[in-house]
Amino acid sequence: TRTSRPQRILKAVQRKATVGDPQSVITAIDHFCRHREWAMNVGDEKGSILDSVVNEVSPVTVLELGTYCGYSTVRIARLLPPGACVITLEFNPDYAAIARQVIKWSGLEDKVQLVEGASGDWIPWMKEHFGVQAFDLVFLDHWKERYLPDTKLLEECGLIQKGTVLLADNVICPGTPDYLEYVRNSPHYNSQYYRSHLEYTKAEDGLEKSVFLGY
Ligand SMILES: O=C(NC/C=C/[C@H]1O[C@@H](n2cnc(C(F)(F)F)c2)[C@H](O)[C@@H]1O)c1cc([N+](=O)[O-])cc(O)c1O
Ligand SMILES: [Mg+2]
Repeated sequence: TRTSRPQRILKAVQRKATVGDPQSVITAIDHFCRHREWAMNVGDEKGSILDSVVNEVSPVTVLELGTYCGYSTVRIARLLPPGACVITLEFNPDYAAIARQVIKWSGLEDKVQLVEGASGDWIPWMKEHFGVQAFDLVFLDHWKERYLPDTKLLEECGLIQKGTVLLADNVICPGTPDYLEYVRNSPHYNSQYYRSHLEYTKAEDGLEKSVFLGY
């Protein structure tokens, strides 16, 4: 049977990127998705905004919801100092297997903990299992209807504390209306919208950055 899109993305990385060079992995995926086959990576334009937020927060522990092929995992991990790490959650085992190889090709496996499973199953165990006190940065890029329930679950589990930054992809396209309404109207968050474009297209999309202010 035909290869999957993630498998074709991995092939593009193995053909065009240099082992141990995260930027070449990012460039290879962006080139493939812009010129060969669109895929739901955060992309280069929104990716630059992601980079600037990571650099501003200088996080020690990052949670990424939605690994897919590992493109944003590599973007985040390449900016982390020694001792910092990103825990990335992926539900689909086939996507996870591809992402592991992309992350390995970039040479960043020591900064990444890829966890397979559902957010509802894993978030309650994060403290105990990974020794996480609270996340400094959470990048939401998984199923759009899960952004709000998972944010509330992270709050309930004490994984979001004063100063934690939530950065959400696709708040316009495909859109996350209930999440947006929540973080923009809650007195516990200070939110701002970074206007951009849907990856590899001219359609509008953007990232919403929300800083938790404490209770
Ligand atoms: O649907 C989109 N993204 C959904 C992304 C979903 C990805 O998140 C994983 N996941 C599910 N639960 C978890 C966790 F973490 F909870 F366990 C992780 C899924 O298996 C999938 O790999 C999307 C769509 C468009 N678009 O233009 O249609 C553009 C985009 O940038 C997008 O992100
Ligand atoms: Mg996305």
